[in-house]
Amino acid sequence: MGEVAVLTRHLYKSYGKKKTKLEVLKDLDMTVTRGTIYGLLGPSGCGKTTLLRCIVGRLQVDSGNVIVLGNKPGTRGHGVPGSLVGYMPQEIALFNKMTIGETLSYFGRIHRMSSSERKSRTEFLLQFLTLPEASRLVENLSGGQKRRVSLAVALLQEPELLILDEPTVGVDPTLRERIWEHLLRITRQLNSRTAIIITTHYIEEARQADKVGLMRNGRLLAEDSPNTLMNLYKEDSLETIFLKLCHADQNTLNMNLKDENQQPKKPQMKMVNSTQDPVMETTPLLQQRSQNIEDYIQNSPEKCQFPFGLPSPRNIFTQFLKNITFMKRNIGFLLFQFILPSIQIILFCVCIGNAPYGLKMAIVNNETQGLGELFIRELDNNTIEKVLYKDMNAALDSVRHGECWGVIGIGQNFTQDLILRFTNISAVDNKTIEGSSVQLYLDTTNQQITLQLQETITNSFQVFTEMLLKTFNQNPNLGQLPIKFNDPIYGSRDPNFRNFIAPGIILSITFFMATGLTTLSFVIEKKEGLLDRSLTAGMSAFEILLAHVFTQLFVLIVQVTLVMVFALAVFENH
Ligand SMILES: Nc1ncnc2c1ncn2[C@@H]1O[C@H](COP(=O)(O)OP(=O)(O)OP(=O)(O)O)[C@@H](O)[C@H]1O
Repeated sequence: MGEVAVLTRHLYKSYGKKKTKLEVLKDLDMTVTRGTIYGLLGPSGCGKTTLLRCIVGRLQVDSGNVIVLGNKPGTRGHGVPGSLVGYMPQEIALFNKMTIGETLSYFGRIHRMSSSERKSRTEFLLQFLTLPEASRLVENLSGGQKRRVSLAVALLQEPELLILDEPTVGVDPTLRERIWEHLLRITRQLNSRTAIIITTHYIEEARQADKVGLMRNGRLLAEDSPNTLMNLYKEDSLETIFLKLCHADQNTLNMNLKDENQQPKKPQMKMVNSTQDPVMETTPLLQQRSQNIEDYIQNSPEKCQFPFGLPSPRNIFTQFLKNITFMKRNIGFLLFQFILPSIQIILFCVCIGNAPYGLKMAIVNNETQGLGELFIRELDNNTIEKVLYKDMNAALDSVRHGECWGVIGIGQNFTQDLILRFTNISAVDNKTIEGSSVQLYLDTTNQQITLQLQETITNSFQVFTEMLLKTFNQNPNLGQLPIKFNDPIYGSRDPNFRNFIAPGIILSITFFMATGLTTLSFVIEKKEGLLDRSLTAGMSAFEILLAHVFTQLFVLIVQVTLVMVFALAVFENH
């Protein structure tokens, strides 16, 4: 037997936990040799893709061993996932907004291929897979063409292990034959070390493989060369053999189920190969099983460029270029990204940032004549819209019904008490103080409006007292509070809500947009299988994240500049 490329032993993999746990791979043993094609056959849902994802290191196994190209997948510096493996997933998993050339270039860069290598491989693959010109956008290709581009990505760096999940679906028979010819050529080359694992629904297609693994319910029922299996089962079709094995497997399971009711027992259907009698399906498994798994670990990982797992600038740059290409091709979306924060800041300045005005206040003046009237006239007409009421109860009801923000009440003896308060301090009692005060009843549910009303009414009263003192030939400044507000150290004498809140609004709009867009991009890439493909090619999640940070930084600079122009120049926030 040749050198082992992929070896799995007692492999278990399940999805979910507890009640929803689904065991997909059960005690699976598989051996793929270098320089051969391995056809992995089985019905839909039997676990082929799960097995392939375990092999490329994209899924952690529950238990058991996987050795790929001499080491465990995911070992630092091993190259699996990475350039040693070319993986074509079942879904298209391509960037729709990139051209064929850009797609191959993107993956070529991740695989550290020089620009001339990338160019010559692209030319070869375009011709070999009869693809249209490199400048064609992936989104404008037919389904079959997209699958071929996906295959080209897997073949790009001529990897030592090629994993193709249903590469011939939707491909015409002529091209299917050429793909097989190419795969055979790769493995038949002198001293070829390339191993190919291919899954297909066309069972007879797999006759060309050097070895086939027939899989059912997460286990391999048989693993051998197609000819040997056909001789062994005396059948001339792999499909018939597979059906036979499925029936036998089902019978064994049914028998075990019956036995289980009497005494618990593990399923006994065992894998067969040419060394075994197909009728005696309970014969021992392949001899390699007994060999120590550590014997298969031959590759000491290559020296890493970044031994502590530091992100590679090259990968970040490659991902950054991809993001920029994506933005370039979605110019409408890009403009929307640039403009949206500016639109939001304009709306904020126009609708929210201004000081409240036109606030309805119920006014109840119980004086027929006097200073109360004068005070009401002094109230700022811009901020306060006066609604006159005769009765205090009706005024209070208007606030309760949400028609007014509050009530300003002037008592019957307001003028008399106020004059006494200013002119004969020693004669002032609490009743006089109460009578000379303007009564306020506010709806304080909106803090901003409450503060605004309090400030407006206090200022109006200040102006009113100054005027009163002037009338009595007194120094108007006597009416001021004995607190002097000097020039502020920071800010202005008249601070406003808009200036205070604007920086927070700008930051939160741009920050949330950047976070939202990065998340959206991750979700889309994950959903379309692109993230998985980039990770299998050797990119790390951290590198992808960093590239998004840099891309968003560029977007942020434009967004913040535009927002600043509107906030500072147009609306004069400081
Ligand atoms: N992420 C997942 N979470 C939960 N269940 C999953 C997940 N991925 C696959 N499965 C389930 O595991 C089982 C095996 O799926 P898998 O994709 O490996 O099958 P397959 O043999 O490749 O099928 P097909 O030939 O149709 O692609 C299926 O029942 C599937 O529903």
